Amino acid sequence: MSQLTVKSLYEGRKGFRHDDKPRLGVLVTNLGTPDAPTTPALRRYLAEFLWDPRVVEAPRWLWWLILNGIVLRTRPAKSAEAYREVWTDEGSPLLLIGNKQTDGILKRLREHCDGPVVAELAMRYGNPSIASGLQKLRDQGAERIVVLPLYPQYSGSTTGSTFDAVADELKRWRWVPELRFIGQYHDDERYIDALAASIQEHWAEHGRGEKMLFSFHGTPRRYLLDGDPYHCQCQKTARLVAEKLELPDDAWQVTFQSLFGKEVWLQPYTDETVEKLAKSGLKRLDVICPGFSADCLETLEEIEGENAEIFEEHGGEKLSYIKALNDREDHLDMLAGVVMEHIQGWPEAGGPPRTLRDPEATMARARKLGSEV
Ligand SMILES: C=CC1=C(C)c2cc3[nH]c(cc4nc(cc5[nH]c(cc1n2)c(C)c5CCC(=O)O)C(CCC(=O)O)=C4C)c(C)c3C=C
Ligand SMILES: [Fe+2]
Ligand SMILES: [Fe+2]
Repeated sequence: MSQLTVKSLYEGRKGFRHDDKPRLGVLVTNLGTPDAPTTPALRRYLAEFLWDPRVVEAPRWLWWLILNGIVLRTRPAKSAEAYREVWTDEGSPLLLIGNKQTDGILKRLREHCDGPVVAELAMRYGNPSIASGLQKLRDQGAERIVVLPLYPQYSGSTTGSTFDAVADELKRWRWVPELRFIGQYHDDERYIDALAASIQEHWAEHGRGEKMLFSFHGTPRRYLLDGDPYHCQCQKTARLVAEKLELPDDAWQVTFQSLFGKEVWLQPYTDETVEKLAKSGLKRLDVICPGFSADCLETLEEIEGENAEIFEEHGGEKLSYIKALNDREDHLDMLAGVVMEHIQGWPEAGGPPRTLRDPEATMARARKLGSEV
């Protein structure tokens, strides 16, 4: 077929570009945020978020009645008020930080990858949506896509739900891209090092508290009993950081925040622990939230705002909140590193696949296993 015929045949064709080298696309995702700190925007956002069966695991008909009859009538106004406390002139902190994180990850990948790389930020709920992020990657020619949910600890309610949204979009595509999905990085040494470094820098600037709380977002306890690894991964992150900083056992504790509804959630609860510690005579308390890769409502309003007030109301002097890793260099280096490791074997990673990097060692291992390689 002549070039001319092929060209006219392709006119109006949707989807991947064929005029360039294939590209690696990175979809950086986080939970999401409302479009504005107003009651109608919160109603829209919460209606999408709380209708996700991964978030609220309850019989659909019953939850539909509760959600529409009670929650969406009362919660949006209350949440909007809380969001107004953290909203900036440029918008929601989670979204602003997410954009900086995506730019930083892309910059690093462009330095390290062979071949073109593109990246988009997407939110599981609200905007920019996961569907639009994937479409933007496709329109820029990404034939291989790696999804990086910015949740260090895996939970079905967050990471699992992100996978659902990716699959919901891709099942409508004719040509499904090659895909890698990053499930967690809760015990990655570089993540632990970045957390430890951020704590040490905080101490150098603000002084050291008598105790450190590692406060993670909660989930219903039922999810743990049904096999969700989230609770164990939170414990491991905190233990590794405590070990790195050589914190004595009585100088740190794991707690869970941001309860929702009437069910029992993962315990101990952050607010109750903060109150108890203040009442016990503790004066200076440090709190870090390692499960939040970016500062947001749940850290700024709930920990730095509400919990600091609880601490001071009950006799404490200072609750010192240690910021999320946000766009710290070591955080972005670590996230780009995690992506690089997940794309081993893809052309953009450069070099042969990891198992073939040292063919002799591979052969030796195979011989030891008695294989006939
Ligand atoms: C209803 C149940 C909820 C589960 C389960 C849940 C799990 C969960 N969430 C995060 C991270 C974030 N949650 C944020 C806000 C938020 N979370 C819930 C409810 C559940 N979360 C609600 C209703 C809200 C909205 C605010 C409110 O009305 O209180 C945020 C902040 C977003 C922002 O815009 O700043 C984050 C981040 C994790 C990690 C998690 C489970 C492990
Ligand atoms: Fe949440
Ligand atoms: Fe909250």
